[in-house]
Amino acid sequence: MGHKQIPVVIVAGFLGSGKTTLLNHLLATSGGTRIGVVVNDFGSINIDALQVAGQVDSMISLGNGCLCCVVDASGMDELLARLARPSARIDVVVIEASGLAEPRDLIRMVLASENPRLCYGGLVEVVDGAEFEASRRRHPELDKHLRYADLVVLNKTDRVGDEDLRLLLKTVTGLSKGKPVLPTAHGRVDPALLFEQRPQREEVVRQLSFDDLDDDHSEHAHARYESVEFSSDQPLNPRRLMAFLDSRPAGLYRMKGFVHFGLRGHRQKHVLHTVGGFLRFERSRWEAGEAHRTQLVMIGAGIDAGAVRAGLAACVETDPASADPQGMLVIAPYLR
Ligand SMILES: Nc1nc2c(ncn2[C@@H]2O[C@H](COP(=O)(O)OP(=O)(O)OP(=O)(O)O)[C@@H](O)[C@H]2O)c(=O)[nH]1
Repeated sequence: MGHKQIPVVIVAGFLGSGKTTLLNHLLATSGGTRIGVVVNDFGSINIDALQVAGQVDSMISLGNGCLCCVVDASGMDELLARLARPSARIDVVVIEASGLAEPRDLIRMVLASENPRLCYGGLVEVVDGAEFEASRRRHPELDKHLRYADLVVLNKTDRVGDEDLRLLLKTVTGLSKGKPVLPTAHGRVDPALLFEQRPQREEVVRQLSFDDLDDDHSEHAHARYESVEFSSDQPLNPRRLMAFLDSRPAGLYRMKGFVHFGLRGHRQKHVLHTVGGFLRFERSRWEAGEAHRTQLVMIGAGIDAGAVRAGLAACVETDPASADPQGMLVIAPYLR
């Protein structure tokens, strides 16, 4: 029997650009292809892993820091070896990096793998079409990330006007030095593009050698970011939560997680996402046996963690029995 290597595809992109959405799309549309995933989240509650679980053939979840710093090359090799063990019959491994990871370091770790069953499958860089220009002003290093990409997914095109999209495509194509740029919405990318279009190993090594491959983690975006977690078994009051969200500090770029309102008619799990100024709730279902509780991760630069936690603690419903279901009306405009 021939020896078939398992490609390891890295999906990177700044906070909230749509990596988990893309991964879920791949998992839902990959047909018979068995996908093993490594899901890395910056916060200590791995919301991404919770959103991917249940759909995937094999998953390793790593929270509390960026993969580029929490594991070294041998740690990465161990993770990949666990996913690539023959009994798992995995066809492809997808690493979803945290939104603050340095893709170059991840590429280097995968290339350093000595596992003969694996090969590097390329870097897919997800770009948030709506936030990219603002994000790259704050993080000029995002421009460089595009250079390492083998495929750029220009996501959230539904939030960008035609003229802006045209300009954005020009900028992104220029920065990625001619790599394919795929405009899309909700990460709807044909899986065949990711699993078949993989570069030669030598080609990537050559690209990387142009750059100074130092190990200085202080230059990574996450060196300036911190995450704050909040959880509560008590329901949250929707009006107070909306007031908190309306006045969230500017440095708090990303919030994600699940909210438990527990009000009559609104007992579902509410998935919350904020990305920059974007705010969205989605109704979902609690799994059988899953505790109905709020779990949120906030990621930002220069935020006052104590004040953020206190602000959320003040949203906890003090009298759930007499809480007013009409309070959910303030959530409705943001509900998908
Ligand atoms: N309008 C719109 N929203 C999108 C699109 N893609 C993703 N989203 C939403 O953007 C938010 C963030 O998406 P995620 O897929 O969680 O982003 P992520 O890159 O995994 O986030 P981090 O892991 O925190 O960096 C969610 O509310 C998604 O539903 C899109 O193409 N259009």
